[in-house]
Amino acid sequence: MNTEDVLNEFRDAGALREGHFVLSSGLHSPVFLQKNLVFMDTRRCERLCKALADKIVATVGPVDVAISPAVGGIIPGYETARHLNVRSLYVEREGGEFKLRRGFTVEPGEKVVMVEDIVTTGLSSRECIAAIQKAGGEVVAAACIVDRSGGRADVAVPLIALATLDVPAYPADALPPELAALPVEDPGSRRLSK
Ligand SMILES: O=P(O)(O)OC[C@H]1O[C@H](OP(=O)(O)OP(=O)(O)O)[C@H](O)[C@@H]1O
Ligand SMILES: O=C(O)c1cc(=O)[nH]c(=O)[nH]1
Ligand SMILES: [Mg+2]
Repeated sequence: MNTEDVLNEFRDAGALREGHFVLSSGLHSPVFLQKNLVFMDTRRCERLCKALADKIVATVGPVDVAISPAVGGIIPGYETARHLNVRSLYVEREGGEFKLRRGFTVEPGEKVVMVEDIVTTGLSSRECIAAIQKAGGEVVAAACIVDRSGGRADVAVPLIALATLDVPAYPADALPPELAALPVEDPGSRRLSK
């Protein structure tokens, strides 16, 4: 499955949104990939995650466990783990910091693939990887359905992306006027209060 095939899945799901969005990183963008509309279709999710699992194995060989950052990473993480035939765990924010909770554990030296939905700056991926390493896992690769950084996001381990896009994103104080004129949406979970 190549980038165009992945984009078509997002288009068919109505998940390729245009407007004015504030992203998890605080950057603003005229495009938002509403991945939940993709993952809600179990067959679509299966097609994408099977392709990602195949690409992970082809790139780094077998792994022991897949771990994702909540909330967006949970469904693709689970489905990718199913095709890898490994455990599916997730980290979630406790006091703002990603942690393994709910009885999830990683054995020392276990090979972990960190599975994300979307990578923009790689910040959430780096935070998730740090939490896994703190718990004792060896992160052999990161994987995502879409890397929208044009391949520039650095997560300090190999990043295996099913699709790579180069989507503009701007700091809040450097918005193009046509973007600044639109009302802003904040669709992610990072700034949700408990
Ligand atoms: O590469 P980054 O700049 O970190 O951006 C990508 C992250 O943003 C979204 O998560 P978000 O924090 O919006 O919450 P969600 O997982 O609940 O959608 C997405 O799920 C990625 O985790
Ligand atoms: O950077 C983000 O927060 C982000 C971008 C995007 O296109 N989709 C998403 O779910 N999050
Ligand atoms: Mg997320």
